[in-house]
Amino acid sequence: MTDVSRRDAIFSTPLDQVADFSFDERVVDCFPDMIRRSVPGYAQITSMAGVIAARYLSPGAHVLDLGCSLGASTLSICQRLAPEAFTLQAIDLSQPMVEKARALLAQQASEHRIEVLQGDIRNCPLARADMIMVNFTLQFLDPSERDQVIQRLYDALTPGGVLLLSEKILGEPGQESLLIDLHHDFKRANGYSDLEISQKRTALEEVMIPDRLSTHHERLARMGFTRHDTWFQYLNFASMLAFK
Ligand SMILES: C[S@@+](CC[C@H](N)C(=O)[O-])C[C@H]1O[C@@H](n2cnc3c(N)ncnc32)[C@H](O)[C@@H]1O
Ligand SMILES: O=C(O)C(=O)C[C@]1(C(=O)O)C=C[C@@H](O)C=C1
Repeated sequence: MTDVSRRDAIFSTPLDQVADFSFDERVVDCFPDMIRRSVPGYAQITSMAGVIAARYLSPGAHVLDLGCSLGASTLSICQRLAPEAFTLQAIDLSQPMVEKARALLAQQASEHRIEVLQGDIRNCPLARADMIMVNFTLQFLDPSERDQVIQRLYDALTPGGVLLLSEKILGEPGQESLLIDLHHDFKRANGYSDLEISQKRTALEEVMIPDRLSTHHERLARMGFTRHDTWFQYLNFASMLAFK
């Protein structure tokens, strides 16, 4: 995304009380910088979205980008597929995110048939889709709601349709602290201070509870996906492909 984003300094000064993390205007303003410096493999995963779409979609396909934020995954598909090849709906819960995504995609993918909608993936209407992307979004739902959402996505997919699911993950037993420590080193290497890392961790504690990769695969199997593979992992961030 070529948007010049403000540098993320949200947690850089000591806060009396750290509020729960939310995708409000302040986060939207610095989001590209925040996610690039926080999520190992973010650029690789989003750029592969277009490559994956080019492999699996046929002309006339419909795509859903759920929890689209500023539309990085959507834009990746627009860079790989011609405007007449597909239609796409990008959906996000955060109104400021939706407004900025609309403006950016109107600038950067004006020829493509994209609709950006505000909605909650737990209950918004989902059109029949040949590809669904849920990148770093399921992790923000209560763990008890995740089965039902993956079931909705399975139901919305056409036979043979593909789900691209990317998540922060909890390491398997015995591996948890290694991945967390290295992720904090990754953030430090990208210019975040110990204060920023620790205050953001507190802000995310109640609102982002990662599952193990094995839990994701068990859920995908339980909801009926015939094939599901991890195609990417970088520290405690992973991306899966699942086929109906
Ligand atoms: C880490 S960001 C996703 C990044 C994005 N997919 C990308 O690749 O750039 C998580 C997004 O999920 C959205 N979100 C959280 N809960 C949601 C829900 N229940 N329904 C729809 N969107 C949700 C947030 O507003 C936020 O924009
Ligand atoms: O796990 C963390 O510490 C993160 O900062 C991760 C994460 C994410 O995975 O979405 C959390 C919130 C922001 O959207 C950017 C990155």
